[in-house]
Amino acid sequence: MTTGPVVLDVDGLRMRYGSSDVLRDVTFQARHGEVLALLGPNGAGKTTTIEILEGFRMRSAGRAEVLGVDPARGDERWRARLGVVLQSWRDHGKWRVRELLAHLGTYYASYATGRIRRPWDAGELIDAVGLTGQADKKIRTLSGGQRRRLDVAIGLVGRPELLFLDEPTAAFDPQARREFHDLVRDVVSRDETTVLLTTHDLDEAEKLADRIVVLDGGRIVADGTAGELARRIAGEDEVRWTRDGQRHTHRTADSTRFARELFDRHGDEIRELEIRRASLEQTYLTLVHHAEGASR
Ligand SMILES: Nc1ncnc2c1ncn2[C@@H]1O[C@H](COP(=O)(O)OP(=O)(O)OP(=O)(O)O)[C@@H](O)[C@H]1O
Repeated sequence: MTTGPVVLDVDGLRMRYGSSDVLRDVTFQARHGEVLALLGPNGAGKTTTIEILEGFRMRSAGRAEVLGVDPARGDERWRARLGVVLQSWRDHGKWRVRELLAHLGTYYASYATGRIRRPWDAGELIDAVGLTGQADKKIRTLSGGQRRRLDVAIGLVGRPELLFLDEPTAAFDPQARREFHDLVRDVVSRDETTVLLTTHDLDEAEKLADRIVVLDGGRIVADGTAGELARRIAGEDEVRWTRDGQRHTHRTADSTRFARELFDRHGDEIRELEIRRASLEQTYLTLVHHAEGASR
């Protein structure tokens, strides 16, 4: 668990469009270096939340602090500490990859600090996001996946302390998705960047996020690690093993301890040990289903 300072602090956030509340009493925190995933069905309020925290939308009520600043009052210096990867934009087709990143980087130079060298050198950044072969290509000639890597590079060029990723891998093929996950993990571990991402991909949330916040109908219905959420709903893991040619199955809330005791007692006689945790998908569907039932 991350114990660094709080980077994102949201308390009682509310957003109202006309007479309908699309965010109600949303409260969560993220700490320095933490990757937080916002999960939820269509219309749950993920993009609205992220846009409020980026300073692009005014909230109706509640408190929000992003890197110690109210996003409604964030200035240029504050903005330079954030990285934003939007759901894809298609301008700049005539620019070459290296040119665009070098150009955008100049904006951040005056916000460098003793600790954070800004901007990220265009060549190094291009290598880091896996676009070395496309560095001198025009942006309009990039494939969809390469274009998305460029979007990520644009979000990273100022070496952000906090990175917002809104559905970063929508439309990625499995290989591009895997590479993107490696990239995010690299950036997070190298620069201790805090990340808030929205996704519909449960597998992605489980792989990337230290913590998952599930939004449904504008409310938080769960907040915890993938394991905690699964245990809260499913309660118990399933342990399976074979001994003397016989299959055994046991349900327990502490499968690690159970497995240790099993080996202490029977040693090498234990074969084909399997521990099945409730999948995040099952947990998620249960959570969202419960929340929908409750609001009816
Ligand atoms: N400008 C707006 N005016 C009125 N209602 C809006 C506006 N923007 C969003 N909404 C409504 O707010 C709710 C939350 O939308 P939001 O885009 O935050 O959801 P989301 O969780 O990001 O959904 P998705 O997964 O489909 O991207 C939806 O019911 C949407 O229709």
